[in-house]
Amino acid sequence: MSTPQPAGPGAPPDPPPGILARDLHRSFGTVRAVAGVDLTVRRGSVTALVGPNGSGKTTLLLILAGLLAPDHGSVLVAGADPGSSATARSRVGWMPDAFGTWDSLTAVEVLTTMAGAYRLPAGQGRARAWELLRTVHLDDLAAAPAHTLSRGQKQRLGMARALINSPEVLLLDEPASGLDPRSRIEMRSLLRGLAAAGTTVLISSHVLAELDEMVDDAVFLSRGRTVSSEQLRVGVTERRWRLRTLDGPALQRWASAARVTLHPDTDAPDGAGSVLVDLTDDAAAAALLAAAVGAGVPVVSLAPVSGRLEQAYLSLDTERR
Ligand SMILES: Nc1ncnc2c1ncn2[C@@H]1O[C@H](COP(=O)(O)OP(=O)(O)OP(=O)(O)O)[C@@H](O)[C@H]1O
Repeated sequence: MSTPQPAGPGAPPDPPPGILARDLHRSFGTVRAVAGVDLTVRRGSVTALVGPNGSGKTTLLLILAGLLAPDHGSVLVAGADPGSSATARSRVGWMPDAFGTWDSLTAVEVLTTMAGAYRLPAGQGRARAWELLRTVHLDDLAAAPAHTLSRGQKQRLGMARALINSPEVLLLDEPASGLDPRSRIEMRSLLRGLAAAGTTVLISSHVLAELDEMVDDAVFLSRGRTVSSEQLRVGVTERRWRLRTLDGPALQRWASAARVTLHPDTDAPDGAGSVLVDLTDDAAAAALLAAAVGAGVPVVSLAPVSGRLEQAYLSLDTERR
Protein backbone atom coordinates (compact mmCIF):
# COMPACT_ATOMS: atom_id res chain seq x y z
CA MET A 1 0.00 0.00 0.00
CA SER A 2 1.42 3.41 -0.90
CA THR A 3 1.74 6.13 1.72
CA PRO A 4 0.15 9.45 0.70
CA GLN A 5 2.85 11.97 -0.11
CA PRO A 6 2.61 15.55 1.13
CA ALA A 7 1.53 17.95 -1.59
CA GLY A 8 4.57 19.41 -3.35
CA PRO A 9 5.07 23.11 -4.00
CA GLY A 10 3.50 22.76 -7.49
CA ALA A 11 0.44 20.77 -6.31
CA PRO A 12 -2.92 22.50 -6.60
CA PRO A 13 -4.21 23.62 -3.20
CA ASP A 14 -7.21 21.79 -1.71
CA PRO A 15 -10.45 23.52 -2.72
CA PRO A 16 -11.88 25.61 0.12
CA PRO A 17 -14.66 23.83 2.03
CA GLY A 18 -18.28 24.57 1.14
CA ILE A 19 -18.99 25.40 4.79
CA LEU A 20 -16.55 26.26 7.53
CA ALA A 21 -17.74 27.14 11.03
CA ARG A 22 -15.55 27.66 14.06
CA ASP A 23 -16.53 27.79 17.72
CA LEU A 24 -20.14 28.80 17.10
CA HIS A 25 -22.31 29.73 20.07
CA ARG A 26 -25.94 30.87 20.22
CA SER A 27 -28.19 31.06 23.28
CA PHE A 28 -31.87 31.83 23.71
CA GLY A 29 -32.11 33.27 27.20
CA THR A 30 -30.60 30.61 29.42
CA VAL A 31 -30.83 27.86 26.77
CA ARG A 32 -27.49 27.27 25.08
CA ALA A 33 -28.85 26.01 21.74
CA VAL A 34 -25.46 26.03 20.01
CA ALA A 35 -22.59 25.79 22.45
CA GLY A 36 -19.36 25.13 20.57
CA VAL A 37 -19.89 23.89 17.03
CA ASP A 38 -16.97 23.28 14.70
CA LEU A 39 -17.93 22.19 11.24
CA THR A 40 -16.16 21.61 7.95
CA VAL A 41 -18.30 20.47 5.04
CA ARG A 42 -16.45 19.42 1.92
CA ARG A 43 -17.43 21.20 -1.27
CA GLY A 44 -19.51 18.94 -3.51
CA SER A 45 -20.36 16.52 -0.71
CA VAL A 46 -23.64 15.51 0.88
CA THR A 47 -23.17 15.71 4.65
CA ALA A 48 -25.63 14.52 7.29
CA LEU A 49 -26.29 16.69 10.34
CA VAL A 50 -27.39 14.28 13.02
CA GLY A 51 -28.34 14.73 16.66
CA PRO A 52 -31.13 14.11 19.13
CA ASN A 53 -34.10 16.46 19.62
CA GLY A 54 -32.96 19.82 20.88
CA SER A 55 -29.29 19.28 20.00
CA GLY A 56 -29.13 22.52 18.01
CA LYS A 57 -29.45 21.38 14.40
CA THR A 58 -32.09 23.90 13.31
CA THR A 59 -30.35 26.73 15.17
CA LEU A 60 -27.08 25.85 13.45
CA LEU A 61 -28.72 25.68 10.01
CA LEU A 62 -30.34 29.09 10.57
CA ILE A 63 -26.93 30.56 11.42
CA LEU A 64 -25.37 28.98 8.32
CA ALA A 65 -28.22 30.38 6.17
CA GLY A 66 -27.49 33.86 7.54
CA LEU A 67 -30.95 34.05 9.14
CA LEU A 68 -29.75 34.06 12.75
CA ALA A 69 -26.67 35.78 14.15
CA PRO A 70 -24.35 33.72 16.32
CA ASP A 71 -23.37 35.13 19.71
CA HIS A 72 -19.80 34.06 19.04
CA GLY A 73 -17.74 32.30 16.39
CA SER A 74 -17.13 32.52 12.65
CA VAL A 75 -18.90 31.13 9.59
CA LEU A 76 -17.89 30.92 5.95
CA VAL A 77 -20.45 29.57 3.51
CA ALA A 78 -19.29 29.32 -0.11
CA GLY A 79 -16.33 31.43 0.97
CA ALA A 80 -18.17 34.35 2.63
CA ASP A 81 -19.93 35.21 5.87
CA PRO A 82 -23.70 34.78 5.33
CA GLY A 83 -24.45 36.98 8.35
CA SER A 84 -22.88 40.10 6.85
CA SER A 85 -22.83 39.51 3.12
CA ALA A 86 -25.86 39.52 0.83
CA THR A 87 -23.65 37.90 -1.82
CA ALA A 88 -23.00 34.99 0.54
CA ARG A 89 -26.72 34.64 1.28
CA SER A 90 -27.45 34.57 -2.44
CA ARG A 91 -25.19 31.53 -2.75
CA VAL A 92 -27.18 29.60 -0.16
CA GLY A 93 -30.39 27.61 -0.61
CA TRP A 94 -32.41 27.05 2.54
CA MET A 95 -35.25 24.61 3.07
CA PRO A 96 -36.87 24.83 6.51
CA ASP A 97 -38.54 21.82 8.09
CA ALA A 98 -42.02 23.20 7.41
CA PHE A 99 -43.13 25.13 4.34
CA GLY A 100 -44.41 28.43 5.69
CA THR A 101 -45.14 31.69 3.93
CA TRP A 102 -47.22 32.89 1.02
CA ASP A 103 -50.03 30.37 1.19
CA SER A 104 -52.25 32.54 -1.02
CA LEU A 105 -49.85 32.25 -3.97
CA THR A 106 -49.96 29.39 -6.44
CA ALA A 107 -47.06 26.96 -6.62
CA VAL A 108 -45.57 28.64 -9.67
CA GLU A 109 -46.06 32.10 -8.16
CA VAL A 110 -44.17 31.04 -5.03
CA LEU A 111 -41.20 30.20 -7.21
CA THR A 112 -41.38 33.23 -9.53
CA THR A 113 -41.72 35.54 -6.49
CA MET A 114 -38.65 33.91 -4.96
CA ALA A 115 -36.79 34.22 -8.28
CA GLY A 116 -37.67 37.95 -8.27
CA ALA A 117 -36.29 38.28 -4.75
CA TYR A 118 -32.99 36.92 -6.09
CA ARG A 119 -33.22 39.51 -8.91
CA LEU A 120 -33.52 37.00 -11.72
CA PRO A 121 -35.01 38.73 -14.81
CA ALA A 122 -38.72 37.84 -15.10
CA GLY A 123 -38.37 35.54 -18.14
CA GLN A 124 -35.44 33.71 -16.62
CA GLY A 125 -37.27 33.41 -13.28
CA ARG A 126 -40.34 31.89 -14.98
CA ALA A 127 -38.20 29.42 -16.91
CA ARG A 128 -36.34 28.41 -13.76
CA ALA A 129 -39.62 28.05 -11.84
CA TRP A 130 -41.07 25.71 -14.45
CA GLU A 131 -37.85 23.73 -14.71
CA LEU A 132 -37.90 23.16 -10.93
CA LEU A 133 -41.63 22.35 -10.88
CA ARG A 134 -40.87 19.59 -13.37
CA THR A 135 -37.87 18.43 -11.31
CA VAL A 136 -40.04 17.96 -8.22
CA HIS A 137 -43.02 16.65 -10.26
CA LEU A 138 -45.35 19.49 -9.37
CA ASP A 139 -45.88 20.94 -12.85
CA ASP A 140 -49.44 19.55 -12.90
CA LEU A 141 -50.12 21.54 -9.72
CA ALA A 142 -48.42 24.76 -10.83
CA ALA A 143 -51.69 26.72 -10.68
CA ALA A 144 -52.83 25.28 -7.35
CA PRO A 145 -52.75 27.64 -4.36
CA ALA A 146 -49.79 26.54 -2.21
CA HIS A 147 -52.03 26.13 0.84
CA THR A 148 -54.04 23.40 -0.92
CA LEU A 149 -50.97 21.23 -1.48
CA SER A 150 -50.51 18.14 0.64
CA ARG A 151 -47.69 18.04 3.21
CA GLY A 152 -45.42 16.06 0.90
CA GLN A 153 -46.22 18.32 -2.05
CA LYS A 154 -45.39 21.35 0.10
CA GLN A 155 -42.08 19.73 0.99
CA ARG A 156 -41.32 19.26 -2.71
CA LEU A 157 -42.27 22.88 -3.42
CA GLY A 158 -39.97 23.87 -0.53
CA MET A 159 -37.13 21.98 -2.21
CA ALA A 160 -37.80 23.77 -5.50
CA ARG A 161 -37.87 27.10 -3.65
CA ALA A 162 -34.50 26.33 -2.05
CA LEU A 163 -33.02 25.64 -5.48
CA ILE A 164 -34.41 28.67 -7.33
CA ASN A 165 -31.13 30.63 -7.09
CA SER A 166 -28.98 27.63 -8.16
CA PRO A 167 -27.21 27.75 -4.78
CA GLU A 168 -23.62 26.69 -4.20
CA VAL A 169 -24.57 25.51 -0.72
CA LEU A 170 -27.87 23.83 0.06
CA LEU A 171 -29.10 23.60 3.66
CA LEU A 172 -32.00 21.21 4.28
CA ASP A 173 -33.81 20.76 7.59
CA GLU A 174 -35.68 17.43 7.67
CA PRO A 175 -36.47 17.60 3.93
CA ALA A 176 -37.89 14.09 3.60
CA SER A 177 -40.55 14.31 6.32
CA GLY A 178 -43.92 13.82 4.68
CA LEU A 179 -42.50 12.50 1.42
CA ASP A 180 -43.83 9.26 -0.04
CA PRO A 181 -41.32 6.49 -0.89
CA ARG A 182 -40.98 7.43 -4.56
CA SER A 183 -40.44 11.11 -3.71
CA ARG A 184 -37.78 10.12 -1.16
CA ILE A 185 -35.90 8.11 -3.76
CA GLU A 186 -36.16 11.00 -6.24
CA MET A 187 -34.91 13.44 -3.59
CA ARG A 188 -31.88 11.22 -2.94
CA SER A 189 -30.98 11.12 -6.59
CA LEU A 190 -31.60 14.87 -6.98
CA LEU A 191 -29.21 15.62 -4.09
CA ARG A 192 -26.55 13.22 -5.36
CA GLY A 193 -26.82 14.83 -8.80
CA LEU A 194 -26.43 18.32 -7.31
CA ALA A 195 -23.40 17.23 -5.29
CA ALA A 196 -21.84 15.66 -8.39
CA ALA A 197 -22.23 19.03 -10.10
CA GLY A 198 -20.38 20.73 -7.20
CA THR A 199 -23.16 21.81 -4.83
CA THR A 200 -22.40 21.40 -1.14
CA VAL A 201 -25.35 19.81 0.68
CA LEU A 202 -25.89 19.76 4.46
CA ILE A 203 -28.98 17.82 5.46
CA SER A 204 -30.51 17.18 8.87
CA SER A 205 -32.75 14.20 9.47
CA HIS A 206 -33.64 11.70 12.14
CA VAL A 207 -34.17 8.95 9.58
CA LEU A 208 -30.65 7.58 9.58
CA ALA A 209 -31.32 4.68 7.23
CA GLU A 210 -32.44 7.17 4.61
CA LEU A 211 -29.40 9.42 5.06
CA ASP A 212 -27.14 6.39 4.97
CA GLU A 213 -27.94 5.82 1.32
CA MET A 214 -26.95 9.28 0.17
CA VAL A 215 -24.40 10.95 2.42
CA ASP A 216 -20.63 11.08 2.10
CA ASP A 217 -19.93 12.46 5.57
CA ALA A 218 -21.73 12.99 8.87
CA VAL A 219 -21.51 15.55 11.66
CA PHE A 220 -23.00 14.61 15.02
CA LEU A 221 -24.31 17.18 17.49
CA SER A 222 -25.17 16.70 21.14
CA ARG A 223 -26.33 19.48 23.46
CA GLY A 224 -25.27 22.13 20.98
CA ARG A 225 -21.75 20.81 20.46
CA THR A 226 -20.06 18.89 17.66
CA VAL A 227 -19.26 15.50 19.14
CA SER A 228 -17.97 13.77 16.03
CA SER A 229 -17.33 14.28 12.33
CA GLU A 230 -16.97 11.23 10.13
CA GLN A 231 -16.12 10.60 6.52
CA LEU A 232 -18.39 7.64 5.90
CA ARG A 233 -17.35 6.72 2.39
CA VAL A 234 -13.68 6.48 3.20
CA GLY A 235 -11.79 4.79 5.96
CA VAL A 236 -12.52 1.43 7.45
CA THR A 237 -15.02 0.97 10.20
CA GLU A 238 -15.96 -2.39 11.63
CA ARG A 239 -19.64 -3.25 11.27
CA ARG A 240 -21.76 -6.03 12.58
CA TRP A 241 -23.34 -8.31 10.00
CA ARG A 242 -26.10 -10.94 10.27
CA LEU A 243 -25.45 -14.28 8.61
CA ARG A 244 -28.34 -16.69 8.09
CA THR A 245 -27.93 -20.32 7.14
CA LEU A 246 -30.09 -23.40 6.63
CA ASP A 247 -27.60 -25.49 8.64
CA GLY A 248 -26.46 -23.93 11.95
CA PRO A 249 -24.18 -26.83 13.00
CA ALA A 250 -22.41 -26.84 9.60
CA LEU A 251 -21.81 -23.08 9.95
CA GLN A 252 -20.41 -23.50 13.48
CA ARG A 253 -18.06 -26.31 12.34
CA TRP A 254 -16.79 -24.21 9.43
CA ALA A 255 -16.37 -21.08 11.59
CA SER A 256 -14.34 -22.88 14.22
CA ALA A 257 -12.09 -24.47 11.54
CA ALA A 258 -11.69 -21.11 9.79
CA ARG A 259 -11.17 -19.25 13.12
CA VAL A 260 -14.10 -16.91 12.44
CA THR A 261 -15.72 -15.53 15.62
CA LEU A 262 -19.50 -15.78 15.56
CA HIS A 263 -21.80 -14.09 18.10
CA PRO A 264 -25.25 -15.35 19.02
CA ASP A 265 -28.09 -13.44 17.35
CA THR A 266 -30.43 -12.79 20.25
CA ASP A 267 -32.75 -10.59 18.14
CA ALA A 268 -33.47 -13.25 15.50
CA PRO A 269 -36.92 -14.87 15.74
CA ASP A 270 -35.30 -18.26 15.18
CA GLY A 271 -31.76 -17.94 16.55
CA ALA A 272 -30.73 -21.42 15.36
CA GLY A 273 -29.77 -20.44 11.83
CA SER A 274 -28.72 -16.85 12.45
CA VAL A 275 -25.46 -15.48 13.87
CA LEU A 276 -23.66 -12.12 14.01
CA VAL A 277 -20.15 -11.46 12.79
CA ASP A 278 -17.98 -8.31 12.89
CA LEU A 279 -16.36 -7.40 9.58
CA THR A 280 -14.13 -4.50 8.64
CA ASP A 281 -15.63 -3.67 5.24
CA ASP A 282 -17.56 -4.92 2.21
CA ALA A 283 -14.50 -6.77 0.88
CA ALA A 284 -14.23 -8.75 4.13
CA ALA A 285 -17.94 -9.60 3.86
CA ALA A 286 -17.51 -10.82 0.29
CA ALA A 287 -14.50 -12.95 1.31
CA LEU A 288 -16.35 -14.47 4.27
CA LEU A 289 -19.37 -15.28 2.13
CA ALA A 290 -17.25 -16.91 -0.59
CA ALA A 291 -15.33 -18.98 1.98
CA ALA A 292 -18.46 -20.21 3.79
CA VAL A 293 -20.30 -21.07 0.58
CA GLY A 294 -17.14 -22.67 -0.84
CA ALA A 295 -16.96 -24.91 2.24
CA GLY A 296 -20.52 -26.10 1.60
CA VAL A 297 -22.34 -24.03 4.25
CA PRO A 298 -25.85 -23.29 2.90
CA VAL A 299 -25.84 -19.49 3.44
CA VAL A 300 -29.20 -17.78 2.96
CA SER A 301 -28.08 -14.18 3.49
CA LEU A 302 -25.33 -11.93 4.83
CA ALA A 303 -26.32 -8.32 5.49
CA PRO A 304 -25.30 -5.43 7.77
CA VAL A 305 -27.32 -5.34 10.99
CA SER A 306 -27.53 -1.55 10.92
CA GLY A 307 -26.46 1.26 8.64
CA ARG A 308 -23.16 3.11 8.94
CA LEU A 309 -24.84 6.20 10.34
CA GLU A 310 -26.99 4.33 12.82
CA GLN A 311 -23.97 2.43 14.09
CA ALA A 312 -21.86 5.60 14.37
CA TYR A 313 -24.73 7.41 16.10
CA LEU A 314 -25.45 4.69 18.63
CA SER A 315 -21.77 4.47 19.50
CA LEU A 316 -21.79 8.15 20.54
CA ASP A 317 -22.79 9.39 23.92
CA THR A 318 -25.50 11.74 22.67
CA GLU A 319 -28.30 12.97 24.87
CA ARG A 320 -31.82 14.21 24.18
CA ARG A 321 -33.08 17.35 25.85
N1 LIG B 1 -36.36 30.78 19.37
C1 LIG B 1 -36.04 30.03 20.42
N2 LIG B 1 -36.31 30.47 21.68
C2 LIG B 1 -35.99 29.74 22.76
N3 LIG B 1 -35.38 28.53 22.71
C3 LIG B 1 -35.10 28.05 21.50
C4 LIG B 1 -35.42 28.76 20.29
N4 LIG B 1 -35.00 28.03 19.25
C5 LIG B 1 -34.47 26.89 19.75
N5 LIG B 1 -34.51 26.91 21.11
C6 LIG B 1 -33.99 25.87 22.02
O1 LIG B 1 -32.68 25.56 21.59
C7 LIG B 1 -32.43 24.17 21.67
C8 LIG B 1 -32.02 23.67 20.30
O2 LIG B 1 -33.15 23.73 19.43
P1 LIG B 1 -33.07 23.31 17.89
O3 LIG B 1 -34.42 23.56 17.30
O4 LIG B 1 -31.92 23.97 17.26
O5 LIG B 1 -32.80 21.74 18.03
P2 LIG B 1 -32.91 20.58 16.93
O6 LIG B 1 -31.66 19.77 17.07
O7 LIG B 1 -33.21 21.15 15.60
O8 LIG B 1 -34.16 19.75 17.48
P3 LIG B 1 -35.20 18.76 16.72
O9 LIG B 1 -34.43 17.53 16.33
O10 LIG B 1 -36.20 18.46 17.78
O11 LIG B 1 -35.76 19.50 15.54
C9 LIG B 1 -33.71 23.54 22.20
O12 LIG B 1 -33.56 23.33 23.59
C10 LIG B 1 -34.77 24.57 21.91
O13 LIG B 1 -35.81 24.52 22.85
